[in-house]
Amino acid sequence: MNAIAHHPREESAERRWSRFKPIVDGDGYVESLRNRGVKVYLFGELIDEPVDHPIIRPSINALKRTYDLAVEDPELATAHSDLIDARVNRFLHIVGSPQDLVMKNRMQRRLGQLTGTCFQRCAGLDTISVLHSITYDIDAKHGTPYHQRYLEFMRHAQRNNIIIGAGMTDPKGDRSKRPSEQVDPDLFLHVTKRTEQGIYVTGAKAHMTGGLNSHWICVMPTMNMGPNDRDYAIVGMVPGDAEGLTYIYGRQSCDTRAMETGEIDKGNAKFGGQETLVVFEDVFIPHEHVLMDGEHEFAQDMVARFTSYHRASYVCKTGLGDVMVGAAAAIAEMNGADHAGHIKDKLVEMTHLNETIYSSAIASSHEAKPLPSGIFMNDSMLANVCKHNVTRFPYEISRLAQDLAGGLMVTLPSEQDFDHEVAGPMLKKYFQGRANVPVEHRQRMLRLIENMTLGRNAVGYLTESMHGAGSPQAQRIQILRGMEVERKKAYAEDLAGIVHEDNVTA
Ligand SMILES: Cc1cc2nc3c(=O)[nH]c(=O)nc-3n(C[C@H](O)[C@H](O)[C@H](O)COP(=O)(O)OP(=O)(O)OC[C@H]3O[C@@H](n4cnc5c(N)ncnc54)[C@H](O)[C@@H]3O)c2cc1C
Repeated sequence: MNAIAHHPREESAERRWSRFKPIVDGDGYVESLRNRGVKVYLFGELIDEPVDHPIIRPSINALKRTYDLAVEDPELATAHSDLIDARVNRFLHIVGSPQDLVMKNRMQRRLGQLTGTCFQRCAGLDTISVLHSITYDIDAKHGTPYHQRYLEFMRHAQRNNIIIGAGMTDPKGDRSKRPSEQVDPDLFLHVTKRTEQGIYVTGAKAHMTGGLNSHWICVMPTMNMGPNDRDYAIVGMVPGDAEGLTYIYGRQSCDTRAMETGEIDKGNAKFGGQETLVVFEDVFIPHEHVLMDGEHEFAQDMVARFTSYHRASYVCKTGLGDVMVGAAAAIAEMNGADHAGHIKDKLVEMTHLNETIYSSAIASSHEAKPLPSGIFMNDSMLANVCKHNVTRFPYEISRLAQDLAGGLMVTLPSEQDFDHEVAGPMLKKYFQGRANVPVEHRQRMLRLIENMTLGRNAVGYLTESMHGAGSPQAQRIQILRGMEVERKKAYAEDLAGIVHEDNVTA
């Protein structure tokens, strides 16, 4: 049984921070997750220590890589923070320039190449950027103290080098109804009680990437809110081990392969993603960690700014795309088909699609503009184009990788059969490709492609690309809003020599 460490529910902000000590590297990060006593269910059981669970550990390894990269390549993965006058992990850096955004994109691509999965830290990074400007704007209108609270939170966050998860998506119940119209009010996270010390919230956050692997969760509205939704217009910071939180771990395709002996059939034995349903039962948030409480008119702007940052963050998928291109080229070589013109052409097509995603993201960052709070936001139209490309191109890249892999990708027998005294020699004889390539290399490459297109990491490469940061229609709505069709009609009419009667002067 899990030894649940009970923190008092009404814990103060100061006491919450006192549980942390600065994390220096990846090993320190893994240690920081131990003995937290979080309540997590997986396969109908309460898990004793998530850090050591074979299904959970690869997702922790992916986040560990973000810490190790900061040590290995500080230019890429750290930045100077004026807030604490020190270098901080780039995932905790508040973007101060277009160049910061460009560097963020480069780091995201690099981490995609290194892990081949979702490394779970981008939504939190984009949340802290949004909160800088939103808290500033709310204070300017209402005279609230949110911005100073935010800056104080960020000082602690940067000094302790922690991970913040983004809890934006509510379960949402009936999609045709607003939060306050749902039959069950808990289908959107909301305030249940307000006291002198803080607020209590109940509800859930769905699909939370790296939820369990985060030290803090930021809860925030998932959509625009009306005057009746005031109790749902909430932003607050909650420690991942707060009293009243329950995590229920999301299954991933082929996840139980992580429980098998052997390594090859896992495809990517080291790294994986993670999504959890996080249930909040009267979870307390002290005022110091409340950054919006009822200012419903800012919810829409907050979501729009978050998606602007976050839709360009899907540039990370180009790192995974690089792995896919590499895997497809490698398997074609192992199969002895790499000389064929159509194979080269398919690799060119995959690369073209991948770089198209990259170009929209990086252009969005270069085109960033300052906000009143003093930080920069990337171009929203180009970010939406980037994410919309991401909802499609990884599927086509995967299709082409599967084309080059051949059918063996889905009919390959198990690693145990390869090790068997009778079946093993048969498999090694009949699955030999190019003569100088060990059969095991072919096996491993096929399993990697399977992993990324059908297995655990297809969550990160495909379905997250579809729905993460909003389903495709959400981008089309933003593109519609920003496409300025009247201005474009005027260009066309001008060249066509069309003069409208009401514009003709006598
Ligand atoms: C792998 C993964 C990781 C994620 N990580 C995070 C995370 O870290 N943090 C977080 O907050 N969220 C996260 N998300 C959630 C993500 O933002 C949502 O999945 C996305 O917003 C879509 O919401 P939904 O899944 O509830 O789908 P739905 O809202 O049910 O959408 C399904 C379909 O219905 C359509 N639809 C929905 N509502 C309407 C409507 N009112 N009218 C017309 N059509 C409608 C949509 O366009 C879509 O086609 C993640 C999602 C995935 C898949």
